[in-house]
Amino acid sequence: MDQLRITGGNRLDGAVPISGAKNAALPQIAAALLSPEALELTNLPRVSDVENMLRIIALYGAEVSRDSHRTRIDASAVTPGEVDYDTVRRMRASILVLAPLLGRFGQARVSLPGGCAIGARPVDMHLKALSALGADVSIEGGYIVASAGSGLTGGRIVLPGPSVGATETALMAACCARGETEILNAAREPEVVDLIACLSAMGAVIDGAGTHRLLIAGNTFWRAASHHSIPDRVEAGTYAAAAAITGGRLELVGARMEHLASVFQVLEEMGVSIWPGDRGVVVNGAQRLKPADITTEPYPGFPTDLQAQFMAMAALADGASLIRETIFENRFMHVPELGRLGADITLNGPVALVRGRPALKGAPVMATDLRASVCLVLAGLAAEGETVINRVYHLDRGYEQLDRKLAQCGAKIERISR
Ligand SMILES: CC(=O)N[C@H]1[C@@H](OP(=O)(O)OP(=O)(O)OC[C@H]2O[C@@H](n3ccc(=O)[nH]c3=O)[C@H](O)[C@@H]2O)O[C@H](CO)[C@@H](O)[C@@H]1O
Ligand SMILES: C=C(OP(=O)(O)O)C(=O)O
Repeated sequence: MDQLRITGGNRLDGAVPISGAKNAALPQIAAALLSPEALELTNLPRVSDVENMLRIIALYGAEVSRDSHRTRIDASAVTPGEVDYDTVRRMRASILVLAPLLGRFGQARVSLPGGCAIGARPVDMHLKALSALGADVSIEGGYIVASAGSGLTGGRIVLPGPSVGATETALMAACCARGETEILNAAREPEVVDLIACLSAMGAVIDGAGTHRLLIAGNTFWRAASHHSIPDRVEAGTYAAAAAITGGRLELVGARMEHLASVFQVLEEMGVSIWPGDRGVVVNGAQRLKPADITTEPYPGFPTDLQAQFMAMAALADGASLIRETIFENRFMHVPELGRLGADITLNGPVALVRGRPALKGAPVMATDLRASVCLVLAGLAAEGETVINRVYHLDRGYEQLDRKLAQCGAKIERISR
Protein backbone atom coordinates (compact mmCIF):
# COMPACT_ATOMS: atom_id res chain seq x y z
CA MET A 1 0.00 0.00 0.00
CA ASP A 2 1.37 3.41 -0.98
CA GLN A 3 2.32 6.06 1.57
CA LEU A 4 2.75 9.81 1.27
CA ARG A 5 5.73 11.37 2.99
CA ILE A 6 5.47 15.13 3.52
CA THR A 7 8.02 17.50 4.98
CA GLY A 8 6.05 20.50 6.14
CA GLY A 9 6.80 24.19 6.25
CA ASN A 10 6.96 25.13 2.56
CA ARG A 11 4.81 27.98 1.34
CA LEU A 12 2.92 26.89 -1.82
CA ASP A 13 3.14 29.12 -4.87
CA GLY A 14 1.98 28.40 -8.41
CA ALA A 15 -0.91 27.28 -10.59
CA VAL A 16 -2.98 24.13 -10.05
CA PRO A 17 -5.15 22.73 -12.85
CA ILE A 18 -8.54 21.73 -11.40
CA SER A 19 -9.76 18.39 -12.75
CA GLY A 20 -13.30 17.46 -13.70
CA ALA A 21 -15.64 16.78 -10.78
CA LYS A 22 -15.70 13.18 -9.54
CA ASN A 23 -19.21 13.68 -8.14
CA ALA A 24 -20.45 14.98 -11.48
CA ALA A 25 -18.69 12.23 -13.43
CA LEU A 26 -20.16 9.29 -11.47
CA PRO A 27 -23.87 9.95 -12.18
CA GLN A 28 -23.06 10.90 -15.78
CA ILE A 29 -21.35 7.56 -16.34
CA ALA A 30 -24.42 5.83 -14.84
CA ALA A 31 -26.67 7.94 -17.10
CA ALA A 32 -24.97 6.44 -20.15
CA LEU A 33 -26.85 3.21 -19.31
CA LEU A 34 -30.17 4.93 -20.04
CA SER A 35 -29.71 5.11 -23.77
CA PRO A 36 -28.78 2.82 -26.66
CA GLU A 37 -27.13 5.87 -28.27
CA ALA A 38 -23.49 6.67 -27.49
CA LEU A 39 -22.53 9.22 -24.83
CA GLU A 40 -19.19 10.99 -25.02
CA LEU A 41 -17.96 12.54 -21.78
CA THR A 42 -15.06 14.96 -21.62
CA ASN A 43 -13.25 16.25 -18.54
CA LEU A 44 -13.64 13.06 -16.49
CA PRO A 45 -10.98 13.03 -13.76
CA ARG A 46 -8.43 10.20 -13.68
CA VAL A 47 -9.37 8.93 -10.23
CA SER A 48 -10.09 5.42 -9.04
CA ASP A 49 -13.82 6.02 -8.36
CA VAL A 50 -14.29 6.96 -12.00
CA GLU A 51 -12.29 3.93 -13.15
CA ASN A 52 -14.45 1.72 -10.90
CA MET A 53 -17.70 3.18 -12.19
CA LEU A 54 -16.55 2.62 -15.77
CA ARG A 55 -15.66 -0.97 -14.80
CA ILE A 56 -19.14 -1.48 -13.32
CA ILE A 57 -21.00 -0.30 -16.43
CA ALA A 58 -18.67 -2.44 -18.57
CA LEU A 59 -19.75 -5.46 -16.48
CA TYR A 60 -23.34 -4.69 -17.51
CA GLY A 61 -22.24 -4.79 -21.14
CA ALA A 62 -21.32 -1.17 -21.95
CA GLU A 63 -18.43 -0.63 -24.31
CA VAL A 64 -16.08 2.00 -22.94
CA SER A 65 -13.27 3.60 -24.91
CA ARG A 66 -11.01 6.33 -23.54
CA ASP A 67 -8.26 8.59 -24.73
CA SER A 68 -6.61 11.43 -22.84
CA HIS A 69 -9.52 13.81 -23.48
CA ARG A 70 -12.70 11.85 -23.93
CA THR A 71 -14.55 8.79 -22.75
CA ARG A 72 -17.02 7.23 -25.16
CA ILE A 73 -19.67 4.93 -23.75
CA ASP A 74 -21.77 2.75 -26.02
CA ALA A 75 -24.46 1.10 -23.91
CA SER A 76 -26.43 -0.39 -26.83
CA ALA A 77 -25.62 -3.97 -25.77
CA VAL A 78 -26.26 -3.50 -22.02
CA THR A 79 -28.45 -6.03 -20.19
CA PRO A 80 -29.84 -5.64 -16.66
CA GLY A 81 -27.69 -8.47 -15.28
CA GLU A 82 -26.16 -8.53 -11.83
CA VAL A 83 -22.89 -7.11 -10.56
CA ASP A 84 -21.66 -8.64 -7.33
CA TYR A 85 -21.15 -7.04 -3.95
CA ASP A 86 -17.37 -7.18 -4.17
CA THR A 87 -17.37 -4.93 -7.23
CA VAL A 88 -19.76 -2.32 -5.87
CA ARG A 89 -18.81 -2.28 -2.18
CA ARG A 90 -15.90 0.09 -2.76
CA MET A 91 -18.16 2.84 -4.00
CA ARG A 92 -21.42 4.19 -2.62
CA ALA A 93 -22.23 5.79 -5.95
CA SER A 94 -22.72 2.33 -7.52
CA ILE A 95 -26.40 2.69 -6.42
CA LEU A 96 -26.73 5.17 -9.31
CA VAL A 97 -26.93 2.38 -11.91
CA LEU A 98 -30.25 1.18 -10.40
CA ALA A 99 -32.56 3.82 -11.91
CA PRO A 100 -31.15 3.72 -15.46
CA LEU A 101 -31.39 -0.09 -15.60
CA LEU A 102 -34.89 -0.16 -14.13
CA GLY A 103 -36.05 2.70 -16.33
CA ARG A 104 -34.69 1.23 -19.53
CA PHE A 105 -35.39 -2.49 -19.00
CA GLY A 106 -38.24 -2.52 -16.48
CA GLN A 107 -36.14 -4.57 -14.07
CA ALA A 108 -32.88 -4.33 -12.13
CA ARG A 109 -31.03 -6.26 -9.45
CA VAL A 110 -28.24 -4.23 -7.88
CA SER A 111 -26.23 -5.02 -4.77
CA LEU A 112 -26.89 -2.73 -1.80
CA PRO A 113 -23.78 -0.57 -1.44
CA GLY A 114 -21.56 -1.42 1.53
CA GLY A 115 -21.18 0.55 4.75
CA CYS A 116 -19.20 3.73 4.85
CA ALA A 117 -16.77 5.34 7.29
CA ILE A 118 -18.64 8.68 7.33
CA GLY A 119 -22.13 7.43 8.25
CA ALA A 120 -24.78 4.75 7.71
CA ARG A 121 -25.86 6.30 4.41
CA PRO A 122 -29.14 4.45 3.81
CA VAL A 123 -30.67 4.36 0.32
CA ASP A 124 -34.33 4.54 1.38
CA MET A 125 -34.94 7.83 -0.46
CA HIS A 126 -33.68 6.33 -3.72
CA LEU A 127 -36.01 3.36 -3.32
CA LYS A 128 -39.05 5.47 -2.36
CA ALA A 129 -38.48 7.67 -5.41
CA LEU A 130 -38.62 4.59 -7.65
CA SER A 131 -41.74 3.30 -5.87
CA ALA A 132 -43.43 6.67 -6.46
CA LEU A 133 -43.05 6.04 -10.19
CA GLY A 134 -44.72 2.62 -9.90
CA ALA A 135 -41.77 0.28 -9.32
CA ASP A 136 -41.96 -2.75 -7.04
CA VAL A 137 -38.86 -2.63 -4.90
CA SER A 138 -37.61 -5.17 -2.38
CA ILE A 139 -34.37 -6.21 -0.71
CA GLU A 140 -33.40 -9.85 -1.25
CA GLY A 141 -30.17 -11.35 0.02
CA GLY A 142 -28.35 -8.02 0.06
CA TYR A 143 -29.62 -7.03 -3.38
CA ILE A 144 -32.12 -4.36 -4.36
CA VAL A 145 -34.61 -6.02 -6.67
CA ALA A 146 -36.76 -3.58 -8.62
CA SER A 147 -39.28 -4.13 -11.37
CA ALA A 148 -41.88 -2.21 -13.31
CA GLY A 149 -43.60 -4.74 -15.58
CA SER A 150 -45.26 -2.22 -17.87
CA GLY A 151 -42.65 0.51 -17.37
CA LEU A 152 -42.41 3.43 -14.95
CA THR A 153 -45.21 5.99 -14.80
CA GLY A 154 -44.60 9.70 -14.22
CA GLY A 155 -45.77 11.08 -10.89
CA ARG A 156 -44.84 13.24 -7.92
CA ILE A 157 -41.72 12.41 -5.90
CA VAL A 158 -41.44 14.23 -2.58
CA LEU A 159 -37.97 13.67 -1.19
CA PRO A 160 -37.83 13.87 2.65
CA GLY A 161 -34.68 15.99 2.25
CA PRO A 162 -32.51 17.27 -0.60
CA SER A 163 -30.38 14.12 -1.06
CA VAL A 164 -27.94 14.50 -3.96
CA GLY A 165 -27.95 10.82 -4.90
CA ALA A 166 -31.71 10.33 -4.51
CA THR A 167 -32.36 13.39 -6.70
CA GLU A 168 -30.08 11.86 -9.34
CA THR A 169 -31.87 8.51 -9.09
CA ALA A 170 -35.26 10.21 -9.35
CA LEU A 171 -34.16 12.29 -12.35
CA MET A 172 -32.86 9.32 -14.32
CA ALA A 173 -35.92 7.19 -13.57
CA ALA A 174 -38.27 10.05 -14.49
CA CYS A 175 -36.60 10.45 -17.88
CA CYS A 176 -37.78 6.92 -18.76
CA ALA A 177 -41.26 7.18 -17.26
CA ARG A 178 -44.47 7.60 -19.25
CA GLY A 179 -45.68 11.14 -18.60
CA GLU A 180 -44.48 14.03 -16.50
CA THR A 181 -42.74 13.78 -13.12
CA GLU A 182 -42.37 16.46 -10.48
CA ILE A 183 -39.54 16.13 -7.95
CA LEU A 184 -39.94 18.23 -4.79
CA ASN A 185 -37.15 18.93 -2.28
CA ALA A 186 -34.63 18.23 -5.02
CA ALA A 187 -30.94 18.83 -4.30
CA ARG A 188 -29.49 21.98 -5.89
CA GLU A 189 -25.82 20.95 -5.98
CA PRO A 190 -23.86 21.92 -9.12
CA GLU A 191 -23.32 18.19 -9.77
CA VAL A 192 -27.12 17.69 -9.99
CA VAL A 193 -27.37 20.67 -12.33
CA ASP A 194 -24.58 19.16 -14.44
CA LEU A 195 -26.38 15.80 -14.59
CA ILE A 196 -29.45 17.67 -15.85
CA ALA A 197 -27.28 19.32 -18.54
CA CYS A 198 -25.94 15.90 -19.55
CA LEU A 199 -29.42 14.29 -19.61
CA SER A 200 -30.72 17.25 -21.63
CA ALA A 201 -27.95 16.79 -24.19
CA MET A 202 -29.03 13.12 -24.38
CA GLY A 203 -32.60 14.17 -25.22
CA ALA A 204 -34.35 14.65 -21.86
CA VAL A 205 -36.61 17.65 -21.22
CA ILE A 206 -36.12 18.95 -17.67
CA ASP A 207 -37.13 22.25 -16.06
CA GLY A 208 -36.04 23.80 -12.77
CA ALA A 209 -32.31 22.93 -12.68
CA GLY A 210 -30.73 24.47 -9.58
CA THR A 211 -34.06 24.74 -7.72
CA HIS A 212 -35.86 22.44 -5.28
CA ARG A 213 -38.60 21.66 -7.85
CA LEU A 214 -37.76 19.73 -10.99
CA LEU A 215 -40.18 18.90 -13.80
CA ILE A 216 -39.26 16.06 -16.15
CA ALA A 217 -41.28 15.49 -19.32
CA GLY A 218 -40.68 11.72 -19.50
CA ASN A 219 -40.84 9.45 -22.60
CA THR A 220 -37.34 10.57 -23.54
CA PHE A 221 -36.35 10.02 -27.13
CA TRP A 222 -32.64 9.36 -26.66
CA ARG A 223 -29.99 10.69 -29.00
CA ALA A 224 -26.19 10.45 -29.19
CA ALA A 225 -24.63 13.21 -27.12
CA SER A 226 -21.48 14.66 -25.72
CA HIS A 227 -21.06 16.51 -22.46
CA HIS A 228 -18.19 18.33 -20.73
CA SER A 229 -18.30 17.88 -16.94
CA ILE A 230 -17.91 20.79 -14.53
CA PRO A 231 -14.65 21.38 -12.63
CA ASP A 232 -14.36 19.78 -9.21
CA ARG A 233 -15.38 22.37 -6.60
CA VAL A 234 -14.22 20.15 -3.75
CA GLU A 235 -10.77 19.74 -5.32
CA ALA A 236 -10.64 23.52 -5.88
CA GLY A 237 -11.68 24.15 -2.27
CA THR A 238 -9.01 21.72 -1.09
CA TYR A 239 -6.25 23.58 -2.96
CA ALA A 240 -7.63 26.89 -1.69
CA ALA A 241 -7.16 25.42 1.81
CA ALA A 242 -3.63 24.32 0.85
CA ALA A 243 -2.74 27.90 -0.12
CA ALA A 244 -4.33 29.20 3.08
CA ILE A 245 -2.73 26.74 5.49
CA THR A 246 0.78 27.29 4.10
CA GLY A 247 0.40 31.08 3.83
CA GLY A 248 0.97 30.67 0.10
CA ARG A 249 -0.59 31.79 -3.15
CA LEU A 250 -2.27 29.45 -5.65
CA GLU A 251 -4.09 30.04 -8.90
CA LEU A 252 -6.88 27.46 -9.21
CA VAL A 253 -6.99 27.08 -12.97
CA GLY A 254 -10.51 26.35 -14.23
CA ALA A 255 -12.19 26.71 -10.81
CA ARG A 256 -15.60 28.41 -10.80
CA MET A 257 -16.07 31.20 -8.30
CA GLU A 258 -19.87 30.75 -8.30
CA HIS A 259 -19.65 27.11 -7.13
CA LEU A 260 -17.61 28.07 -4.08
CA ALA A 261 -19.32 31.18 -2.70
CA SER A 262 -19.93 29.81 0.83
CA VAL A 263 -16.42 28.35 0.98
CA PHE A 264 -14.74 31.56 -0.12
CA GLN A 265 -16.81 33.51 2.37
CA VAL A 266 -15.36 31.42 5.21
CA LEU A 267 -11.86 31.73 3.78
CA GLU A 268 -12.19 35.50 3.69
CA GLU A 269 -13.40 35.49 7.31
CA MET A 270 -10.22 33.56 8.12
CA GLY A 271 -8.13 36.33 6.56
CA VAL A 272 -7.47 34.74 3.15
CA SER A 273 -7.75 36.89 -0.01
CA ILE A 274 -9.59 35.57 -3.05
CA TRP A 275 -10.13 37.14 -6.41
CA PRO A 276 -11.12 36.02 -9.91
CA GLY A 277 -8.18 35.51 -12.25
CA ASP A 278 -7.92 35.18 -16.04
CA ARG A 279 -7.87 31.41 -15.78
CA GLY A 280 -9.90 30.73 -12.64
CA VAL A 281 -9.52 31.89 -9.06
CA VAL A 282 -6.49 33.20 -7.16
CA VAL A 283 -6.11 32.46 -3.44
CA ASN A 284 -3.60 34.23 -1.23
CA GLY A 285 -3.04 32.95 2.32
CA ALA A 286 -2.62 35.04 5.47
CA GLN A 287 0.28 35.34 7.90
CA ARG A 288 -1.87 33.70 10.61
CA LEU A 289 -5.38 32.38 9.95
CA LYS A 290 -8.32 33.70 12.01
CA PRO A 291 -10.76 31.22 13.62
CA ALA A 292 -14.07 30.39 11.92
CA ASP A 293 -17.60 29.26 12.70
CA ILE A 294 -18.62 26.65 10.12
CA THR A 295 -21.82 24.62 9.68
CA THR A 296 -22.07 22.12 6.85
CA GLU A 297 -25.28 22.35 4.83
CA PRO A 298 -26.72 21.30 1.48
CA TYR A 299 -25.68 23.55 -1.43
CA PRO A 300 -25.36 26.54 -1.51
CA GLY A 301 -24.26 26.12 2.14
CA PHE A 302 -20.80 25.06 3.22
CA PRO A 303 -20.11 21.55 1.79
CA THR A 304 -19.53 18.60 4.08
CA ASP A 305 -16.88 17.44 1.59
CA LEU A 306 -14.68 20.38 2.71
CA GLN A 307 -15.32 20.14 6.47
CA ALA A 308 -12.20 18.08 7.24
CA GLN A 309 -9.91 20.33 5.19
CA PHE A 310 -11.17 23.41 7.02
CA MET A 311 -10.69 21.68 10.35
CA ALA A 312 -7.00 21.31 9.51
CA MET A 313 -6.87 25.07 8.88
CA ALA A 314 -8.77 25.82 12.09
CA ALA A 315 -6.22 23.73 14.03
CA LEU A 316 -3.63 26.40 13.16
CA ALA A 317 -5.84 29.48 13.55
CA ASP A 318 -5.32 32.24 16.09
CA GLY A 319 -8.23 31.34 18.39
CA ALA A 320 -11.06 28.83 18.77
CA SER A 321 -13.30 27.65 15.90
CA LEU A 322 -16.62 25.80 16.01
CA ILE A 323 -17.34 23.28 13.25
CA ARG A 324 -20.79 21.63 13.03
CA GLU A 325 -21.33 18.63 10.78
CA THR A 326 -25.02 18.33 9.88
CA ILE A 327 -24.95 16.03 6.83
CA PHE A 328 -23.19 12.83 7.95
CA GLU A 329 -23.29 11.47 11.51
CA ASN A 330 -19.74 10.15 11.62
CA ARG A 331 -17.64 12.53 9.58
CA PHE A 332 -15.04 13.29 12.24
CA MET A 333 -12.68 10.36 11.66
CA HIS A 334 -9.86 12.82 11.03
CA VAL A 335 -10.10 14.28 14.54
CA PRO A 336 -7.93 11.69 16.35
CA GLU A 337 -5.43 11.72 13.48
CA LEU A 338 -5.16 15.53 13.59
CA GLY A 339 -4.64 15.08 17.34
CA ARG A 340 -1.53 13.00 16.57
CA LEU A 341 -0.10 16.10 14.88
CA GLY A 342 -0.83 18.15 18.01
CA ALA A 343 -4.22 19.64 17.11
CA ASP A 344 -6.46 20.53 20.08
CA ILE A 345 -9.98 19.40 19.15
CA THR A 346 -12.88 18.50 21.47
CA LEU A 347 -15.88 16.69 20.03
CA ASN A 348 -19.38 17.08 21.39
CA GLY A 349 -21.77 15.11 19.17
CA PRO A 350 -21.91 16.84 15.79
CA VAL A 351 -19.86 19.84 16.98
CA ALA A 352 -16.07 20.15 17.07
CA LEU A 353 -14.41 22.83 19.15
CA VAL A 354 -11.00 23.47 17.58
CA ARG A 355 -8.55 25.51 19.66
CA GLY A 356 -5.99 26.82 17.21
CA ARG A 357 -2.31 26.27 17.94
CA PRO A 358 0.67 28.24 16.60
CA ALA A 359 2.16 25.05 15.14
CA LEU A 360 1.58 21.34 14.49
CA LYS A 361 4.27 18.64 14.54
CA GLY A 362 4.62 15.93 11.88
CA ALA A 363 3.77 12.30 12.79
CA PRO A 364 2.70 9.05 11.11
CA VAL A 365 -1.08 9.11 10.54
CA MET A 366 -3.74 6.92 8.99
CA ALA A 367 -6.14 7.93 6.23
CA THR A 368 -9.71 6.78 6.96
CA ASP A 369 -11.75 8.20 4.08
CA LEU A 370 -11.27 10.48 1.11
CA ARG A 371 -11.63 13.93 2.67
CA ALA A 372 -10.23 12.89 6.06
CA SER A 373 -7.03 11.81 4.29
CA VAL A 374 -6.65 15.02 2.35
CA CYS A 375 -7.08 17.01 5.56
CA LEU A 376 -4.06 15.14 6.92
CA VAL A 377 -2.11 16.08 3.80
CA LEU A 378 -2.98 19.74 4.39
CA ALA A 379 -2.00 19.54 8.05
CA GLY A 380 1.24 17.78 7.05
CA LEU A 381 2.10 20.58 4.58
CA ALA A 382 1.95 23.09 7.43
CA ALA A 383 3.38 20.95 10.26
CA GLU A 384 6.97 21.05 11.42
CA GLY A 385 8.96 18.00 10.32
CA GLU A 386 7.79 14.84 8.59
CA THR A 387 4.25 13.45 8.29
CA VAL A 388 3.71 10.00 6.79
CA ILE A 389 0.19 9.18 5.61
CA ASN A 390 -0.81 5.56 5.21
CA ARG A 391 -3.68 4.09 3.13
CA VAL A 392 -3.27 6.56 0.30
CA TYR A 393 -5.81 4.64 -1.80
CA HIS A 394 -8.50 6.71 -0.07
CA LEU A 395 -6.98 9.83 -1.68
CA ASP A 396 -6.75 8.19 -5.08
CA ARG A 397 -10.54 7.77 -5.08
CA GLY A 398 -11.05 11.46 -5.68
CA TYR A 399 -7.84 13.45 -6.21
CA GLU A 400 -6.09 13.26 -9.57
CA GLN A 401 -2.32 13.37 -9.14
CA LEU A 402 -2.52 15.10 -5.77
CA ASP A 403 1.17 14.64 -4.92
CA ARG A 404 2.34 15.85 -8.33
CA LYS A 405 0.06 18.92 -8.32
CA LEU A 406 1.25 19.90 -4.83
CA ALA A 407 4.93 19.23 -5.61
CA GLN A 408 4.71 21.47 -8.68
CA CYS A 409 3.72 24.34 -6.37
CA GLY A 410 6.62 23.80 -4.01
CA ALA A 411 5.36 21.17 -1.54
CA LYS A 412 7.87 18.63 -0.29
CA ILE A 413 5.77 15.53 -0.86
CA GLU A 414 6.80 12.10 -1.99
CA ARG A 415 4.78 9.01 -2.81
CA ILE A 416 6.34 5.80 -1.62
CA SER A 417 5.10 2.68 -3.37
CA ARG A 418 5.28 -0.37 -1.13
C1 LIG B 1 -20.90 10.58 -5.31
C2 LIG B 1 -21.43 11.79 -4.66
O1 LIG B 1 -21.98 12.66 -5.30
N1 LIG B 1 -21.24 11.91 -3.35
C3 LIG B 1 -21.67 13.09 -2.65
C4 LIG B 1 -23.16 12.97 -2.36
O2 LIG B 1 -23.34 11.78 -1.61
P1 LIG B 1 -24.82 11.21 -1.41
O3 LIG B 1 -25.60 11.41 -2.64
O4 LIG B 1 -24.67 9.83 -0.88
O5 LIG B 1 -25.33 12.15 -0.27
P2 LIG B 1 -26.84 12.57 0.06
O6 LIG B 1 -27.07 13.98 -0.32
O7 LIG B 1 -27.75 11.53 -0.51
O8 LIG B 1 -26.85 12.41 1.65
C5 LIG B 1 -27.31 13.44 2.50
C6 LIG B 1 -27.89 12.84 3.75
O9 LIG B 1 -29.07 12.12 3.41
C7 LIG B 1 -29.04 10.82 3.94
N2 LIG B 1 -29.76 9.90 3.02
C8 LIG B 1 -29.45 9.90 1.71
C9 LIG B 1 -30.10 9.05 0.83
C10 LIG B 1 -31.10 8.19 1.35
O10 LIG B 1 -31.71 7.41 0.62
N3 LIG B 1 -31.39 8.24 2.68
C11 LIG B 1 -30.73 9.08 3.55
O11 LIG B 1 -31.02 9.09 4.74
C12 LIG B 1 -27.54 10.49 4.01
O12 LIG B 1 -27.26 9.44 4.91
C13 LIG B 1 -26.97 11.82 4.45
O13 LIG B 1 -27.09 11.96 5.84
O14 LIG B 1 -23.60 14.11 -1.63
C14 LIG B 1 -22.96 14.27 -0.34
C15 LIG B 1 -23.59 15.45 0.35
O15 LIG B 1 -23.30 16.62 -0.32
C16 LIG B 1 -21.45 14.41 -0.54
O16 LIG B 1 -20.84 14.42 0.72
C17 LIG B 1 -20.90 13.26 -1.36
O17 LIG B 1 -19.55 13.52 -1.70
C1 LIG C 1 -18.20 11.23 0.36
C2 LIG C 1 -17.68 11.37 -0.86
O1 LIG C 1 -17.89 10.53 -1.89
P1 LIG C 1 -18.90 9.28 -1.97
O2 LIG C 1 -20.28 9.81 -1.84
O3 LIG C 1 -18.64 8.71 -3.33
O4 LIG C 1 -18.51 8.36 -0.85
C3 LIG C 1 -16.82 12.52 -1.20
O5 LIG C 1 -16.59 12.75 -2.40
O6 LIG C 1 -16.34 13.22 -0.28
